[in-house]
Amino acid sequence: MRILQFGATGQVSRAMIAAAPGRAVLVPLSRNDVDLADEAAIEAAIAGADCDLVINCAAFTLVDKAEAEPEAARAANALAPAAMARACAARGLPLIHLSTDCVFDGALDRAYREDDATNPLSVYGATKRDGETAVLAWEKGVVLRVSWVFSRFGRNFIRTMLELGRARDELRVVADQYGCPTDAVALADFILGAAPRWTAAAAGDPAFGLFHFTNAGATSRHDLAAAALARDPRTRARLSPIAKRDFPEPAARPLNGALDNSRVSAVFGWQAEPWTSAVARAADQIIAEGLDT
Ligand SMILES: NC(=O)C1=CN([C@@H]2O[C@H](COP(=O)(O)OP(=O)(O)OC[C@H]3O[C@@H](n4cnc5c(N)ncnc54)[C@H](OP(=O)(O)O)[C@@H]3O)[C@@H](O)[C@H]2O)C=CC1
Ligand SMILES: Cc1cn([C@H]2C[C@H](O)[C@@H](COP(=O)(O)OP(=O)(O)O[C@H]3O[C@@H](C)C(=O)[C@@H](O)[C@H]3O)O2)c(=O)[nH]c1=O
Repeated sequence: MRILQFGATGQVSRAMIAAAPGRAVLVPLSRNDVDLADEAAIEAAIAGADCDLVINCAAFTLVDKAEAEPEAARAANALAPAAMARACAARGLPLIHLSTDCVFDGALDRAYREDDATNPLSVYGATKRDGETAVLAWEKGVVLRVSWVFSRFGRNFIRTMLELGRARDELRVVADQYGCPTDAVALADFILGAAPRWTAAAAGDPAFGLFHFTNAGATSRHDLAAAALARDPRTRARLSPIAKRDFPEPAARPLNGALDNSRVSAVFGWQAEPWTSAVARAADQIIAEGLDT
C-alpha cells in the first residue's frame, strides 16, 4: 500500500507519518514540494505518483487569520482539494480529505449528523465546506469531518492549555462552547486501517462519502482544559469558566460543534475511545516531552 500525502509538517500529517511504518509506505509532500496554491503542481504530483491512494492532510487551519486572508484560505481549503479530486478521478484513485465541525453554525441541540445542513460562520468553515463538496463530487472521494484535534504532535488546544496553565495565575476558558475532541493518533490509525478497503472498493461502496470521526463524547472547552491541566503536577493557574461572548475572536466558531459518529461505526465497525482517556494520554506525552514554558 503506497499513499501519497499532502502535508508533512502538520499535526495529522505527523501522526500519519509516525503510524505508517509496517502498515503503508507514505510519501508526504511538504509545502516546499507542492504549494496548495499551485493547482497545476497538485495535479502533476498526483498524475506522476506511484501510489494506491491519496490523502490530504494540508489546509489553511488558522481560523482567525482566514478572516483576513480569504483568498489564501480559499486556495488551500477549496481550490486545492478540487484539483486533487480532478487528478484522482483521472486515475481512479481514492482521495481521503479532512474537514471540520466549522461547516456547521452550531444552532442544533444535538450532535450533528452527516446529512445535517451546513451553514458555516467563518471564512475557514465556508472554504472547508467548498472543499468537501469538490472532493465528494469524485465518487471515490472520502471526507472525514473531525473537530478539536489534539495529539503530542504540534500545536493544539491541549498543548496551549498546558503551557498557559504553567505561565498564568488564572486561565479563563469558555464553558458554553461544545465539541468532540479528536485524537490525531486514532485518526491516523483509522485511516491506515481503512486504506486497503478504500483501494479495493468499487465506486458506490458505502466506504466512500462523508463521515464524522471524533473520539466518543462531547465536552466544553473549559472541561477539556480542566482534563488536561489535571494531568500536570506543575500547573498553577486557577481555571475560570467564562462565556464565549467574553472571549471575542475575529472568526465565529459553532457553539455546538459536536459530531455524531454513528455512520463511521456502522460502515467500518470503528469503536471510538472516550475523549477523556485519549486526552489524558496525550497530555501525559506532551508533558513528558517538554512544554514551551
Ligand atoms: N486542528 C484541528 O483542530 C482540526 C483540523 N481539521 C482539519 O484536519 C486537517 C489537518 O489539520 P492539522 O493537522 O491540525 O493542521 P495543521 O495546522 O497542524 O497543519 C496544516 C498543514 O497544512 C500545510 N499547509 C498549509 N498551507 C499550505 C500551503 N499553502 N501549501 C502546502 N501546505 C500547506 C502546513 O504546512 P506548513 O507547516 O508549511 O505551514 C501543515 O503541514 C485539515 O484539513 C484541517 O482543516 C479539522 C478540524 C479540527
Ligand atoms: C487560548 C484560549 C482559548 N480559549 C477557547 C476559546 C476559543 O474559541 C478556543 C480557541 O482555541 P484554538 O485556537 O485552539 O481553537 P480553534 O482555532 O477554534 O480550533 C479549531 O481549529 C480548526 C482548525 C477546526 O477545524 C476546529 O475543529 C477547531 O479545532 O479556545 C479560551 O476559552 N481561553 C483561552 O485562553
